[in-house]
Amino acid sequence: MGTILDEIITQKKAELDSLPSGPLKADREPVSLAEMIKDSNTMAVISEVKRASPSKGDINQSVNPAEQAAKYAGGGADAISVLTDQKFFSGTMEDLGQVKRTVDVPVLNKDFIIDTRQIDNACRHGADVILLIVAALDDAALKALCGHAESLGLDVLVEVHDEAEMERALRIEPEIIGINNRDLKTFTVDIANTEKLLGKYRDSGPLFIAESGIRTREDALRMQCAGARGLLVGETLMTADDPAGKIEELKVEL
Ligand SMILES: O=P(O)(O)OC[C@@H](O)[C@@H](O)c1c[nH]c2ccccc12
Repeated sequence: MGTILDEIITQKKAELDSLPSGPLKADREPVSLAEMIKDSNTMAVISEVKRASPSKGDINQSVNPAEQAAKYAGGGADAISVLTDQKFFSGTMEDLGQVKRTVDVPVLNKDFIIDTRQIDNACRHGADVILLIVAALDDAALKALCGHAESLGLDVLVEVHDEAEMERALRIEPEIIGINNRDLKTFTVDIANTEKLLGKYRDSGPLFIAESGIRTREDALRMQCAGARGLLVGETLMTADDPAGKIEELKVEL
């Protein structure tokens, strides 16, 4: 039986040939997420625009990405993540472009990247940071895609879920590693996953971001105690009555 990740990757492969090509905006200067995290004396809250997901179905289909991003920035979001996968998450690359035109903080293109053409397209739409999911890539592809993004001046968030993936990620010496608390195979979410992995790896070099399942200040404090320097928060902010207030609640001091 194929997993949802296999299904998404198959779809991504089918879309590759129809990706637009054209010049990369050579004059633009991407904003660095790593620098932002290093300079901050609070947990960095990377706030996500996500309309729907395979695990939750519809989350907030009617959202206006630019308005939502402006609310996030107003609450002190350190970066905005925009889910651009269309088929499974109801996002678009235009969402990313709109958000980039609205905020000054780094913008992360959250998608399932398996090819350099997707990175070029992210760059064209104004991404400052891309996501590379270790579970979706072999070692050679992970290294090559990371190098390609860096050659364009983009930061890379390398996502892992377990120890084997952490070992593979550390071999390419990334600046930022995201630990996903959601198992992409079973959709189980448990923030103890970050605590478990950072129990072993917190001093291994990279800046660590705890991803998924963060709801309360207590969760944020747990992640901070574990050694995370930031949080990636989607659903909690997409369904909050006051997203800016929620971000303030989650931005605990380091
Ligand atoms: O909505 P949550 O539980 O706060 O999760 C946000 C983010 O971590 C999640 O959207 C995510 C983490 N890694 C991903 C990879 C692909 C798509 C989505 C994701």
